[in-house]
Amino acid sequence: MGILEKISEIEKEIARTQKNKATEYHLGLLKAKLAKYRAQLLEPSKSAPSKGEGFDVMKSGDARVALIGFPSVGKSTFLSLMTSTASEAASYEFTTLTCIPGVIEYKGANIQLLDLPGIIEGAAQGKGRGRQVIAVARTADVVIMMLDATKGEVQRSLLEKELESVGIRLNKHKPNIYFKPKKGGGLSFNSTVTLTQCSEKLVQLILHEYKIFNAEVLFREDCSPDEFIDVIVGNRVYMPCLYVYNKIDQVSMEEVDRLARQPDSVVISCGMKLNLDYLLEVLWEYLALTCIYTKKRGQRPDFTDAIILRKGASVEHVCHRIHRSLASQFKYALVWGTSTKYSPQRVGLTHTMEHEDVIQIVKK
Ligand SMILES: Nc1nc2c(ncn2[C@@H]2O[C@H](COP(=O)(O)OP(=O)(O)OP(=O)(O)O)[C@@H](O)[C@H]2O)c(=O)[nH]1
Ligand SMILES: [K+]
Ligand SMILES: [Mg+2]
Repeated sequence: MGILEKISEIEKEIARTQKNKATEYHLGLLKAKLAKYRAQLLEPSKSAPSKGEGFDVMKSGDARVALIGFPSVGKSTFLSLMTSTASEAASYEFTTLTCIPGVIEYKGANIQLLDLPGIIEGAAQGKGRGRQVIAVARTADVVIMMLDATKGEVQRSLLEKELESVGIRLNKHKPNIYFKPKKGGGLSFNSTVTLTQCSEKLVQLILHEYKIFNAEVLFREDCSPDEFIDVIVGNRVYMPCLYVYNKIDQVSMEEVDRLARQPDSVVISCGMKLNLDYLLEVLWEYLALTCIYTKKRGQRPDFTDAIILRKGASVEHVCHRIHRSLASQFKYALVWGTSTKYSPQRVGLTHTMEHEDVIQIVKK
């Protein structure tokens, strides 16, 4: 039996197994098996060496956003509208066959927007350019899942499944589980909260499936077996995703209203240029970039030219942005803003900056 068949067998068995106390171990085991086979599927095949995995587009700018969606939902139309790059759009499917980068300039930041070929069900297993598209999606800071408002909810759940199956986790945080394989000593299992979905026995079963017999496991959150498997497997990508329903010019007001109320969703029409400004505002929040203003001694901060960094950036990151050698000449910095208790406060290189902080760097 090939891996695809094994996967489909297990999926069928999971689907027909009723979920209850008596079956929870069996289900947990099936899920562990499923994750294992999927991982094998993703390993580059020996017959076709890495050639053609992902599109070679240089990362540039302050953040990267990937446009994922079925064919003809309007991804290229969107790129052409939002950036100065033109990407061919047409009414037939698979118009776009490669990755086309554009740049959105917003609030002083350069956001790289990637137009990609449409993907379909089975993309993760290599249908169409699915694997390449997904490889690019993994490198993004935010995924925009573009959907056709006239097609209802089906596209969304199909694509979510495709991305899930290759280890991309949308709008989820990393499970708060401490996991450390050991050389010996068996399983040491603990939790700081009441667990309603996992037990020591289930955790042990799942670990055995991965041939792990000695480990330290600490649940700090009431996680599911799937989340625990994610922690064992390890190479998961946790990514914010914005669902963008395009072509709302084609559906009723009631439907527009319903779609707009879905979580993490924005409705737009590229054709009629509706709601695009609002989409940018929401995208900006999902990117969660940090803008830092610099100030020279005795002068006012320069609010016209922000340094744009990822969330969690430190003073050292700020230094590197200003000049290569600045960190080595650094004595201390004064920071005004929400990251400090006092304004200004003297801080070192490891201090974490927050959005809209002002910084003055003092050299040795
Ligand atoms: N009615 C309507 N049509 C739109 C809208 N946006 C795009 N279209 C049309 O939808 C069709 C497909 O647009 P594309 O931009 O080529 O779609 P795509 O997602 O890039 O398609 P592929 O590259 O084939 O995957 C084109 O005929 C567009 O003119 C919209 O807001 N409303
Ligand atoms: K198209
Ligand atoms: Mg296109």
